[in-house]
Parts: sequence; C-alpha cells; structure tokens
Amino acid sequence: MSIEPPLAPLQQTFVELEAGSEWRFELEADENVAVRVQSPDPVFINSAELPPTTWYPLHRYLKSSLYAPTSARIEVTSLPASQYTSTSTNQPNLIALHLALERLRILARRNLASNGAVPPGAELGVRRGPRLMVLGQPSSGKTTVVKNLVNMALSSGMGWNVGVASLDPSSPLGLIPGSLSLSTPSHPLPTHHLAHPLGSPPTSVPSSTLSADVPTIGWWYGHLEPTTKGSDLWRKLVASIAERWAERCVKDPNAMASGLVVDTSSAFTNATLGTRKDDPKARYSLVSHAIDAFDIDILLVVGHEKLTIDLTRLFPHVRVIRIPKSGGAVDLDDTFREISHAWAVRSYFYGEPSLPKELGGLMGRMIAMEQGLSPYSFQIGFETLTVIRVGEEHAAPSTALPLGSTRILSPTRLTRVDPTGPAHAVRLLNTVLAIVAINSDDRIPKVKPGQPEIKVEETKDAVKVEEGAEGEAGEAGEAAGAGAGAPEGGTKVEGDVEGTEDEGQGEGVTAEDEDDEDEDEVPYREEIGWREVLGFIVITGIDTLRKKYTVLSPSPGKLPSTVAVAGGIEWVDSA
Ligand SMILES: Nc1ncnc2c1ncn2[C@@H]1O[C@H](COP(=O)(O)OP(=O)(O)OP(=O)(O)O)[C@@H](O)[C@H]1O
Repeated sequence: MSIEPPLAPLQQTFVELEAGSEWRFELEADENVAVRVQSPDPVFINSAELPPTTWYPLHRYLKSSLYAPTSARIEVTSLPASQYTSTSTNQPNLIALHLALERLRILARRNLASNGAVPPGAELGVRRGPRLMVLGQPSSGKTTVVKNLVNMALSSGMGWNVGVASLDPSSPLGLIPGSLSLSTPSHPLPTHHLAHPLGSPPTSVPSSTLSADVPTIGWWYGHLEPTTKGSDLWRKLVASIAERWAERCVKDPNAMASGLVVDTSSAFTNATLGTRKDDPKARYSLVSHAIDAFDIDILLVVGHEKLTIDLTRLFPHVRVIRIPKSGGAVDLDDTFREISHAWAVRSYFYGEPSLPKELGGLMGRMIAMEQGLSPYSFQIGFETLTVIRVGEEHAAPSTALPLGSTRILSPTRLTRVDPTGPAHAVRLLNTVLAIVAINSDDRIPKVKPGQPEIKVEETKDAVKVEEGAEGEAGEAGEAAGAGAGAPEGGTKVEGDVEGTEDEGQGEGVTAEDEDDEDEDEVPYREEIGWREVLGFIVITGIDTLRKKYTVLSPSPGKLPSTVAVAGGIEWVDSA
C-alpha cells in the first residue's frame, strides 16, 4: 500500500488592496490557490461577492481579478507567479452602466404592473427591461463585462430574471464550445475555474454550491465562430434563440422587465461578416440581424472606438455606448483557447473540477463545491445513430450534371455522414455531436419509383452551386472548426467507464426505416439543423468491422434521440 507524502504546508500570504483597486492574477498550469477576505467590507470577483472569511478556490489557468471598492485585506494560500494590483479599473464604468440599466428595469416593472395605464411620473414607452448586446475585439473582455453586469443585476436584491444569450460559440453558457445558448441565472455566477465563464449547466447538484446551476438552453452551430459561409445557419439559430426569449417574456413579466444581455463573438467586429451576394454593400449584417431578432436597444462596445462610430452611424435607432477595455483583460493565445475549450467539454461530461489536493488541508471554512459527474461510455450501431452535418457540400460534383444545368442547394441542407467511408471515419473520431429531437412531422415522405421527384424548394436563402463551388463549402466547415480544442493525449474514458452494448435506443431511426434509403440522403426536414439541442455526446471510438461507434454520454440510459449533428468541434480527454 502506498502512502501519499504529506502535503507541504501552504505559505499563506496577504494582499493589501486600496479602495477602488483590483488584484489581478494569471494562474499557470501548476498553480491552484485559494483566497479569503480578511477585512470587514466586501470584495468582489466579477461583481459576485466573495463570502466573508471563507476560502474560495481559484483553479489553475484562471485569469481574473478581485475588486475591492473599499480598502481590503485578502489572504492567499500562495502568491501566483503572475499577479499585481491596479487602480486603473473599469469597475466604476460598469457600476454606472448597471445603475442606468437598473433604472430601466424598475420603470419597466412598474409600467408592466400597471397593466397598460402608465402611473403618474413614469416614463412612457418603457415596457420592458433593457436589451443590451456587448461587442468588441478578441480578448477585449466582452464575456467578463457580461458576467459583471449579470452579477450586479442578480445581486441587487430585486429578484430579476435577466436573460443571458451567448452568441459567442467559443464561450457559451455552460455548454460545449460550438453552441449558442440562452439562460436565466438566478444567483451570481462564480469565477473559480476557466470552463464555463457564464455559469454551469444544471446538474443534479444543489444550487448553493459553486456550480451556479444555471437553467440553459443550447443550439448547435458546431464551430467556434460565425463565418460568412455558415451565416444562413447562424441566422436561423439566432432567430430560434430570439423566439424562445420572446416566448419567455410573454409568459414571464419579470423576465420581460429584467431584460437581456447578449455576449457576441469577436467576429462580429468584422464589417463584412455575413454579407450576402444579393446585398454586397451590407455591413455588420450579423450584428444587424441580431439587433432585429432580439429587439436590442443598447449596443455596448468594449474599447474599439472605430466600431463605436461605425455602429452609431449604421444603427441610429439603437443607443451605442462605449466603455474602455479593462487594463486587466488578457490577450488569450491559441494554446490557451484550446485548453479552455477542452476544459469546457470535460466539465460538461465530468462536472466542475474537484478541489485541488493542495487545497484540501486548509484550516477554516471552504466554499461548497459540487461533486462531479460520472459520464457513461457505450457502443451504438452505425445504423442506429444517424450522424448528419448541416450546410456542408456532399453531393456529386456539378461537372457530373448534364451540360448547362446547375444544381440548387439550400445552404442549410442536411447531409448524412457515412462512417464506412475512411475519410468520414477519421473526421468523426473524437467529434462532439449534438443530439436533436425528432418529431413525426420531421420525416420527409419517401418518393416511390415512378413518382415525380420532390423538387427542392428554392427559398430566398437558397444558393446556386456552380462548378467548383463544392470544395469551398466543405472547406469552410473544416476551417472554422480547425481551432477546436483537441489537445494531444489519449482518452481515459474507455478505461474508466464500463463499455456497454446498448443498441436500438431512442425513438430515432431504425435500421428497417433506412434500408432502402440513399446513403447521403437525410430523411428529415432541414429545420432539425437549427433546433434546440437535447445534449451532447462524443465519439470516442469507431469499429468499422463491427459497425459500431463508442460514445461518451453525460448520463446513463437511452439517448433522448438517435439523430446527432456533427460540426468541427473535437475533444480528446487529456486532463
Ligand atoms: N479586469 C480584469 N482583470 C483580470 N483579468 C481580466 C479582466 N478582464 C478580463 N480579464 C481576463 O481576460 C481574458 C479575456 O477576457 P474575456 O474572455 O472576457 O474577453 P472576450 O472579449 O470575451 O474574449 P473572446 O471573445 O476573444 O473570447 C479572460 O481570461 C478574462 O478572465
């Protein structure tokens, strides 16, 4: 029996913060620290108050800061190699903005409660809370600003149900990178590790722990940032999210009064992103689309002066505000982003990281942590799990068509991934799949031989694919997914989790249904490509001889559906 050597005693040290200053830190791969407030006044991490005299763990890789409005003393288990204090903080700007938003929320609540009759003195027109969208360049601190504003609203004691929409697939709320999301957190979002900066998805753990258990709905884009080629799918996804938010507001006047905060991808700062061939002069098309979809009334630009001017000119009906970029915002490089994406996927399956062992022996109260999750690995037959892609070219080349003819393909068409093709098998291994619900109306009726072929409907979104265009569409998907976090290293999953033969699950497709179908043809309507996702799985193994996938699922039991959408996000568990 091996006996673990005793842990070296931690060298506790203190950080003195003057009023209105921040203590900023960047933790390395081997740095896990805990902090606790040793002074009477509150200290905040992204506007969530640190519980007084309680240890708060900060996991490796985290880059963040503690803000002290009044002078404070913080005890730290060991000083990180990269840390400093600064008085040049943008917290006062955020607080001023929060107060302005709070005023609009209160007015909206009052006007909504008065049932149409505007109470004396109330401002006309304020019948819903502020809807704000945050824009800025990469690493400008957008997600941090969103988190601060949400945390301030949730700490105000007013019982708001602020909606948080993430149009940044690289850091969605508690989901797998590649997703867009909508959530309604009810308590301040913690900052103790780098995965899930905007809160964790609901699990079985009580919400009093650090997990922040945020009810979240997700949609699958499948890539880390919007591209012009993927903009048709993007628009449909954003419209679905906006529709869900609108439905929620109709049912819940408190959500209506609380308003919405939208985080965006830094790709939104690219003026030509999403510009369509039929409107080549359009600028900031995806920003404009999101403004219309969510009925945004405030655009908040972090830093970027030119963007502020551009947006003010382009969207005169929207109030454009600029706040300075925080001096603490850290430029995140590709390696860090890969690590952070891999952590986000890992946390989806395994739950939040447990307390690092060097912090286990600390004297005094430690904040409650969640227990961790136990994912489940099993095998499923190729014919049972239908894997599809949205908007990728996978059809005979146009050169194979009769001379002079062109093919009209919808940009959000579905194509089936055939795992028996060697290229497909390679592409599918370690791929994250989003499980989507299938209803009986989703099936496209089969065409019997002799019947005229079903004409593909030509919508305004449909594109003509001319010779040579196929390759581009296919590459777009791959290029967008190229940055997905898939660090080197073997997966530990199969060793740890019992492999279970579990075929024929779910209500999706059965082998019989598909016997006489074309391999590439997907028997479902395109709408399933932008539907809310039910959950995610990862393909961790492919047995082409036995025609089976090995998949990792967050929970045991049948998959809720056997139709799954692939994208460009891969994950290999190397933690
Ligand atoms: N005041 C601050 N002090 C310390 N770290 C900060 C501060 N503000 C932001 N950061 C850190 O800087 C990094 C970049 O911030 P954030 O992720 O919010 O930017 P972003 O604009 O959303 O990034 P992107 O869209 O490029 O992913 C993060 O690691 C964040 O924790």
